[in-house]
Amino acid sequence: MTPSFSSLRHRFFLALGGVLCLALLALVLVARYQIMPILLEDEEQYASSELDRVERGIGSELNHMRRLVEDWAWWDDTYDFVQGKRPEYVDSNLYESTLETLELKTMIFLDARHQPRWVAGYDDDGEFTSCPDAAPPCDWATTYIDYLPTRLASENEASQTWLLAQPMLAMAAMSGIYQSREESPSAGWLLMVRPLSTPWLEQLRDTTGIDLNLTSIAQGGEVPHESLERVSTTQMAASRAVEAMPDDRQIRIDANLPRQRYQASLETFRFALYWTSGVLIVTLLVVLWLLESIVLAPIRQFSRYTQRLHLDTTPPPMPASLLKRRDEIGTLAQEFRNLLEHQQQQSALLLDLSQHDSLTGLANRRLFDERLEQAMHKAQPSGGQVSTMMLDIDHFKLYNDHYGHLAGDDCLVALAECMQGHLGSHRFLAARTGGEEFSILMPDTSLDEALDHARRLLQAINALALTHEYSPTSPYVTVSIGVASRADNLTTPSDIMRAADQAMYQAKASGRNRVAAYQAHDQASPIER
Ligand SMILES: Nc1nc2c(ncn2[C@@H]2O[C@H](COP(=O)(O)OP(=O)(O)OP(=O)(O)O)[C@@H](O)[C@H]2O)c(=O)[nH]1
Repeated sequence: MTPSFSSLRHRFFLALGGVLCLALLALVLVARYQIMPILLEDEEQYASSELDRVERGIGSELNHMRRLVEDWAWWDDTYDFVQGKRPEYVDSNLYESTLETLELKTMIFLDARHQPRWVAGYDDDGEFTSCPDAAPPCDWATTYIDYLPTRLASENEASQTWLLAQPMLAMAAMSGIYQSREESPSAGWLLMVRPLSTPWLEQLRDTTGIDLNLTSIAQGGEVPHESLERVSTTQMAASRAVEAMPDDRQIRIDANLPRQRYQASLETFRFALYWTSGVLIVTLLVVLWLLESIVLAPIRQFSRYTQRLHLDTTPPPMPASLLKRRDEIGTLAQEFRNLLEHQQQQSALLLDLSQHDSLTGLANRRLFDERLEQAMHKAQPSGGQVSTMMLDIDHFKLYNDHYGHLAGDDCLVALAECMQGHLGSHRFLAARTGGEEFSILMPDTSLDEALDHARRLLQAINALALTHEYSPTSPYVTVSIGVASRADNLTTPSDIMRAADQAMYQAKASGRNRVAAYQAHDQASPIER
């Protein structure tokens, strides 16, 4: 029996299980080192594009500011005002509701020499002040005026915008003041500042749809230009620093972004992974099943059959399911069956040769002794009857000498056929137990019955009338027969055969061509012919 752990089924199961584990491990590694980085990179690009949208929203607001400041700066009244010609300009235009309507913190007019011509706006306490220069109560305006030389030096355009990180988060727009109808040199500069107020921020959140915040930070700090922190599986915090004035500060955009896109991709990927794993497992199970049903089960059946050959005395028939197959296993089964049949035939032939005399076809001594042993053994407990005959050809040497050995063989065959003809039908076993000596086993036969059979056999041999003109006994071939039966003093096979032998020699001694029976406590007694 093949140990289960080293059976083909077990080994295939282990091998395919190993392949499955390796495949699943490969899937996990691909997911971990190939797919996940792509998903995270995609998420970073998404965050960056969302910050771009916020920047574009701020840029759009700066463009509005640019148009507003140009609208005012390219107005002839403003042109005249900065040149000191229209004193009523202040009362007509620069009152509090104008700044309120335009959502401005301040409007600062400069002349061509960059000197303040007029300042209107809210101070740090939120009080509206309007002055011809940046002296108190409008000294709060110096902070904004101080930014201007830098902007004027770095930009050559007629108008420009920028973000302010100090003293408050704000948008600033500045334009040169020109005549509206004809080209003229700039008469001065107009600066407008609009705070990035809470309502404005709310509006930006609404238009972009992004939960964002703006803060002023010091430039060159530890905060990188752009960063992304994954706060939870559903939220991430993206931030980007954008340029602002003064130069040592920046405005940081903080956006709380949902991770839906990543979650959806992850879900899709997991779905594909589970399906791939499932298909892989099912495929391997199907392969195992096919292997089991097509190869392993028939091989196991074949193996069980060969094992039964050793156990059963009569070989069982080869399973028909194996013989019916048209594949290699079927061929193997058919060839094995043919080989087995051939081997059985050879064994039967060898057995026959080992148990029979090749000349006469009668049983040989070996088979005779075996059957005698069985018969004696069977008769032993019940005291059953067993008789034997020993038969020897009279003067056979003379026969051989005169007729030749081949004729002697023919004589032996003729006598064997005669014995078989007369005794074979009685379940008796006739054997050639010596050169010209024969023995007959007669189970369940008494001495009298045996003597009767011997007598009739003797007559039958005489009736053959095989010429033996050199025999001193008769002109024909004759035999002497000794008969013995199982008795109290004849209990073993050798006992009974020794007794039959003695009776046969008694028959010879008494003149040959006769039957003699072995008598206990007496020598064998001759029986008349
Ligand atoms: N042709 C032939 N002769 C055999 C065979 N086996 C034994 N013999 C011969 O049988 C003869 C037996 O002779 P003996 O034992 O001297 O006995 P006998 O001549 O038969 O004389 P008694 O037995 O005393 O009657 C021998 O000549 C053997 O050669 C055989 O297979 N074929």
